[in-house]
Amino acid sequence: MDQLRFDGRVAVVTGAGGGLGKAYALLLGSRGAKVVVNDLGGARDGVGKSNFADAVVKEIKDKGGIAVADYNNVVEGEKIIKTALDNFGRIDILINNAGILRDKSFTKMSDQDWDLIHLVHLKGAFKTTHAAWETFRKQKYGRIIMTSSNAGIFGNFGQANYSAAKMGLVGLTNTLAIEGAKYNIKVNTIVPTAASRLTEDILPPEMFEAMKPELIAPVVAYMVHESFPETGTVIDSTLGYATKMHYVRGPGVVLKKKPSDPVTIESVKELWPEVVNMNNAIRLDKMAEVTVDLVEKIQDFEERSKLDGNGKSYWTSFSYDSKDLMLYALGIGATVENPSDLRFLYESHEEFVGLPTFFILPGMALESPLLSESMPPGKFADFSNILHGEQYIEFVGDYPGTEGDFKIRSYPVEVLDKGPNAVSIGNSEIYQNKQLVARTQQHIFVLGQGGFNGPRNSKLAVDVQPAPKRAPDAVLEQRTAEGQAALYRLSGDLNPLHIDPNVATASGHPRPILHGMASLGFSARHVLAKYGGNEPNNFKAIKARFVKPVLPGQTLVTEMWLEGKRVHFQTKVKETGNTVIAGAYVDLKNVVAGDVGSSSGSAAPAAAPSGGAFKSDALFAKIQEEVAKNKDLAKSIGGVFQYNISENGKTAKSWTLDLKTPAVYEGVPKSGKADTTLTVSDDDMVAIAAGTLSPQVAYMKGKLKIAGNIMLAQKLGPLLKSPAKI
Ligand SMILES: CCCCCCC[C@@H](O)CC(=O)SCCNC(=O)CCNC(=O)[C@H](O)C(C)(C)COP(=O)(O)OP(=O)(O)OC[C@H]1O[C@@H](n2cnc3c(N)ncnc32)[C@H](O)[C@@H]1OP(=O)(O)O
Repeated sequence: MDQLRFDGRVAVVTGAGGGLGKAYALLLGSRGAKVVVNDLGGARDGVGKSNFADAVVKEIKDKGGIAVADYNNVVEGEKIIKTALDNFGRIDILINNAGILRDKSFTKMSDQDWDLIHLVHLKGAFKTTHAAWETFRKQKYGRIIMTSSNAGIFGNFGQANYSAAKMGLVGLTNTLAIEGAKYNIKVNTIVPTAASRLTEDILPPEMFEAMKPELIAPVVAYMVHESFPETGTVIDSTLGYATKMHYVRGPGVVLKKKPSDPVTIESVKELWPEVVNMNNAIRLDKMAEVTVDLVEKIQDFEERSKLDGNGKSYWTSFSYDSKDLMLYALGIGATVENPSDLRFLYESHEEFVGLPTFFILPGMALESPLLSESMPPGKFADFSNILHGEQYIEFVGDYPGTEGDFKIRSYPVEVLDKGPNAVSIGNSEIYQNKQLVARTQQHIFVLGQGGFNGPRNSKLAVDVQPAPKRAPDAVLEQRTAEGQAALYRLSGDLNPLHIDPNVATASGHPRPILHGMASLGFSARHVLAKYGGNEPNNFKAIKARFVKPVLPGQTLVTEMWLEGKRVHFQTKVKETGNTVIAGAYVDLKNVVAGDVGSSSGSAAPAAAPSGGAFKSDALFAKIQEEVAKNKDLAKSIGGVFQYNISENGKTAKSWTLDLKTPAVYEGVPKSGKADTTLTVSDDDMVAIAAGTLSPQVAYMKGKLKIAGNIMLAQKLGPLLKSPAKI
């Protein structure tokens, strides 16, 4: 990088007889600036006289620079600026650095202590800046530094006068930055901590040694260079380190429950935790932004209140991004071993998307007091006595994207009295940009909290639906991992029941149990892969009841029945034969049947596809179709492939795919010497064509025999990614 220079610029540095000011003056002088070295010449409390400024001027001149000493008090700032104009004919840079201390505990602080500090720091900076301002405006150029202090920003015992003055300088910077903007006057604040005459008695010796003003000088010099882009910025620097500081504003809260309510001391007290909640705090740069933010919040509040009616709602926020979607997908058994899961696990996948059951999470209102407050008098619900009983979600608007912010309204529906136990039903509405995205309903089974003479059933509950009384149309199974609950909980449900052996045994389980939502996620994936074309946008709604706990490591078997666009399902644990999810269904927008579905990783092999044997000819037609859809990729693969499809151990069909020959896109090439020959069973070829079995995995498992170029064979996988409709 070219050296940053100040040739032709005139700089005034106040308090430049020593410490920081001296370091600034020397550095600017060595880079071509003509420097006015101002110093009243005094000890830390400003008392006494010296000729420090002369010594600094001499040092600059000795190194070939240009400088002049000035002994005026900053309170007469115009005289200092005059020194610059008289000697050099202009002024470009003003560094307000001069300062003194009058430390006293507040009890002992006199008017004089207060006034003197304000006079030197605040009035002094005002006077010098005011005197230079007109010149800066006229020449449309100016660089100003105010010097603040951590004592002001954080407070410091014994420095009430100094802290107040130093924060005053931040306010001065903020306003001058606005007023100077159109004249190219940039006003910024440095918060330095340096070894100087001001700090030498205060700091431990070793810190004092290391805190060289020379380490801060380059930061300030850059901040007054013509290339410095910012204005109104506060920079904290010490020990060769620098960082920006700014204020942030929490989300805040309207201090009442309904628009018609008064704001009372009590409502303020009740809502105080939200007043001081700094989660999701943001930085607002301008006063206008604060006003807009405020108006939006109040309008939001009024709109929400209309939605709330007379009900008791809790509003929560939920933000997610691609990482949350991928973590969730892993939590419900998606795996890289299954190529069709890749779109749920890889943010750069061209069809990357979130799984539908992920969007139940915002509606679970885990942070709200919804559940506990819904309980009848004398009854309670917390992590010690609840089980997830039932879950429902229905998508209303556009399918949510791969990142977003939701606002969620959750409200209690009813608490059912089931004899010894209670069931608390809660609804949530999930909004994005004020549009309703989804509705959820959850039933929480509360152990031992029934018997309050409440209703046994609710008309407002979304009911489970019995499965048809016939053998399932399709079955998919997948083993959950031993660490499934430990992984799933990272998506937000930290209930210790799923991780802590002591909590689990205290609740009567042999070990931590799987989240109901995790089991549901597995089965929802199976349904989606089997009948929904693995396309979340096809998903309209899901309802399920958790009827028995699942232990991590057990194998989930999803039995499915297709009835129109509804897929009834129930889930069993293979090892015990127990039904764990019952009365469940998924409503699809479109049924994409014939897919072999999802099963991989630690999962058992995919169940045989329903609908009888596949016709090799139809399969081949499908492959041709996929190749045709992906001409560019096919061309980039190149190679001649021969397929041998075997049925009952015998080659039933074989053909050649010549990806070098464009003719392949139009029809089957009649000849061609294969450089790669694939031998695969009919079923596995279907799985490859459907994208649920990668050629690589098939090869490793010995299901796909390859003679010739394995790389070419592997590359064929993406061509066949869409589900086979055979
Ligand atoms: C805001 C914070 C939210 C946080 C939520 C999520 C927190 C999570 O961390 C918690 C979890 O994920 S827990 C894991 C998943 N859930 C489970 O494992 C529960 C499995 N189910 C069971 O064990 C039993 O069904 C059991 C024990 C629930 C009921 O069994 P029984 O007592 O034998 O019930 P039964 O005699 O068959 O029926 C009695 C009445 O209750 C109704 N009912 C049964 N199961 C229900 C269920 N799962 N949900 C809702 N209602 C249910 C029955 O219909 C019956 O009522 P009625 O007599 O009126 O027909």
